[in-house]
Amino acid sequence: MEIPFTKMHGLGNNYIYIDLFQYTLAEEILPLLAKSVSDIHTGVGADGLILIQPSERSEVGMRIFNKDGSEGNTCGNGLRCTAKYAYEQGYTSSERFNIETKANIVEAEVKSDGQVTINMGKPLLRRSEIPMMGHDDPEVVAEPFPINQGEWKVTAVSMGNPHAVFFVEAIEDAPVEQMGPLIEKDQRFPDSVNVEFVEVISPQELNFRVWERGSGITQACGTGACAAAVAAILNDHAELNDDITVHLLGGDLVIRWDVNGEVWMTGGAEVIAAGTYYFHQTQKVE
Ligand SMILES: N[C@H](CCC[C@H](N)C(=O)O)C(=O)O
Repeated sequence: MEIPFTKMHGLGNNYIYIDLFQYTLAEEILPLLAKSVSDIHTGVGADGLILIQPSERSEVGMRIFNKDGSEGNTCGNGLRCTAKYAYEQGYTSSERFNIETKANIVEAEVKSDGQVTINMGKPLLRRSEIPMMGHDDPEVVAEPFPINQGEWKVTAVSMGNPHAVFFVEAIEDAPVEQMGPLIEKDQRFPDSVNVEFVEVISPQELNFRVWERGSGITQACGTGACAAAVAAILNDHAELNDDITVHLLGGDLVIRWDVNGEVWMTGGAEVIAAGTYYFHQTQKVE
């Protein structure tokens, strides 16, 4: 199969985008296609696959598949790239429009300076909405999380996808590679989980690292940065309705959890390349 694609990134979190306004893909090949095209050795190389597609409920739809072929519900960096691409392709009537994901419908604004703002909607904070096992408080804020003999405290936030946020003294000491995969697959998270480590610099500034569900360490995670800002406010490290700059490996995002309870994310979105992917369904994938 010869599949036209565009490779884009948001703060280094890069995906292979396929435009289903122009092309058709069979549903059953998507997980294997995601693994295949993401492979750095035998594919194009990316953190996963994103489909930009028509939607009945908004002007544009987006689906995201992680590097391991698992389908995510939403993707913050992916939403900014999808918004910019759809606007530039003329799929939308103005620079402000809605994007439907598996999780929800969000509002996008492509700004004249090239930045993109997404209203990510309200975070889900009830244990059952994360989802996370346990019978304690209905929400998970600084809850003891024993793992690997360490005494950790977790704050769990869903942005339509699950996040486990841990605060650390110094981001350079965050055990991302050691703890990330353990927590990702911990049985307390029945749908698995994205894992974030956050150092509070000030109420307006966070340092951030992530182990993503289905993709491992990435340069950035937009929904994760939103979850980190929400967790910082829930733990009294930051304020509602304040711009919080989150420093990720790939750059900065500005997050605001406003007085209406909605989370706004602003950041970049860049095209890296465009081309044709020669997909062989029997391709060896690591
Ligand atoms: N790994 C995530 C999807 C990608 C999210 C991330 N890349 C972002 O920018 O939000 C999940 O399975 O929920």
